[in-house]
Amino acid sequence: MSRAADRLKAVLNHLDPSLACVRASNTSGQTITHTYQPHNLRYTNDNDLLSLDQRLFYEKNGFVVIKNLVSKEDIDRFRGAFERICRREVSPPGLLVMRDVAIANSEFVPDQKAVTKIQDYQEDPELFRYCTLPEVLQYVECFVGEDIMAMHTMLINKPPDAGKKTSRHPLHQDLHYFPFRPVDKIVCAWTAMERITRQNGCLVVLPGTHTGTLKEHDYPEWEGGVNKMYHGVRDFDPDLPRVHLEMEKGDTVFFHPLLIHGSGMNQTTGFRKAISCHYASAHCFYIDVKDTTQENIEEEVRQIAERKYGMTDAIRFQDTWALRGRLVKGERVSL
Ligand SMILES: CCCCCCCCCCCCCCCCC(=O)SCCNC(=O)CCNC(=O)[C@H](O)C(C)(C)COP(=O)(O)OP(=O)(O)OC[C@H]1O[C@@H](n2cnc3c(N)ncnc32)[C@H](O)[C@@H]1OP(=O)(O)O
Ligand SMILES: Nc1ncnc2c1ncn2[C@@H]1O[C@H](COP(=O)(O)OP(=O)(O)OP(=O)(O)O)[C@@H](O)[C@H]1O
Ligand SMILES: O=C(O)CCC(=O)C(=O)O
Ligand SMILES: [Fe+2]
Ligand SMILES: [Mg+2]
Repeated sequence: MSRAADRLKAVLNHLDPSLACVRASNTSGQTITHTYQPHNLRYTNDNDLLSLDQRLFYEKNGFVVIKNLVSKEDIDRFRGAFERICRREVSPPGLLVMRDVAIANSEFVPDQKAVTKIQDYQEDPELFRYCTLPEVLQYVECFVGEDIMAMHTMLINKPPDAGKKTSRHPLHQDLHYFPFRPVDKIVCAWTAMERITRQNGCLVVLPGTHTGTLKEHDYPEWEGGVNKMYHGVRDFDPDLPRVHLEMEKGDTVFFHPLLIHGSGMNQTTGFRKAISCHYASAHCFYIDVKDTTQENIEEEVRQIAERKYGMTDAIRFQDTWALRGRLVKGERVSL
């Protein structure tokens, strides 16, 4: 293919796939539509990294697992950075530390035993290195294109369940939390920091659900309580097949923001660790979620921002994202 065609394709790949086509007229004046995606692949870009089988798998299922992607050495460094945060030796600006709801009001223990998840680690240079690892970014580029923003960062330290099943994460779609689009230009990278099994609460996915729409989310009615902001999909077909993603240290799953997923309870005595980043194309744009199913999460984020940062109505939901987002490759365009 010519370089011009390559460039055109690169540009088209940044657009909403429904727009990623060109219209031209044939000799009899009829309009024909031709997409530049080989085999009409909608969710992945053409490059030399993903095999056709891997692309087809993602197109069909909404996720793909890459074995042994992040080195053990890097993961050990991330673990060290997490432990320093838990011991309060460092406290990166903007970091949110969440304790499990079952132990939130118990005595303070200054180590990882109290911490279920840290969020917004973008100002911690060591942890943020995860989001910039070339081996991760080269895959991210297959989904979102060349201009890449790290929009949301987390390290999840799923605690041994305290007996109330609060260590579960209900089934949800991450898009519920995101006021930006297009949806197909967002992807999550989630790396196992140790061996993760059904026993310690691996990710559970409902393959193929990424082809659906964003569903209504709310707190599930769980007897033992639910963690703050752990909304679940209100209605989903309970007969849809579930796949438990058991992974080894360093294995990384990339998944679509509409893929319904969650994680089961941790039935071991260890803290199950994973590090993740949600990436989006820098060409994405913010949307107003008023009068959509996302209004409930917008309101919760507003309350947290107010409590934590003294923010007022002048700060919009999308501003809280623009402040936290970081460019990791290419050019910052509209996010
Ligand atoms: C710049 C704005 C930033 C705003 C943050 C935006 C968050 C956006 C989320 C995007 C996620 C997108 C990706 C999809 C991922 C899906 C998810 O993972 S959703 C879950 C992510 N959400 C969170 O992590 C929630 C954020 N956490 C918090 O806001 C706080 O940790 C907290 C839960 C409010 C606790 O605050 P903290 O100051 O640490 O705690 P206390 O002062 O001790 O308690 C205050 C109050 O809250 C109760 N509480 C504590 N822990 C929990 C808990 N885990 N679940 C429920 N409730 C909790 C505690 O009992 C206190 O209540 P009280 O009535 O005042 O006594
Ligand atoms: N009653 C429920 N409502 C909504 N989501 C649930 C409910 N029970 C479990 N889940 C969620 O469904 C997902 C899969 O649960 P499932 O029970 O299949 O797996 P698990 O708990 O990891 O494994 P196992 O059942 O072998 O312990 C998890 O994300 C879990 O949080
Ligand atoms: O249990 C996990 O690590 C998954 C958490 C998750 O899906 C999320 O935070 O969006
Ligand atoms: Fe999620
Ligand atoms: Mg279960």
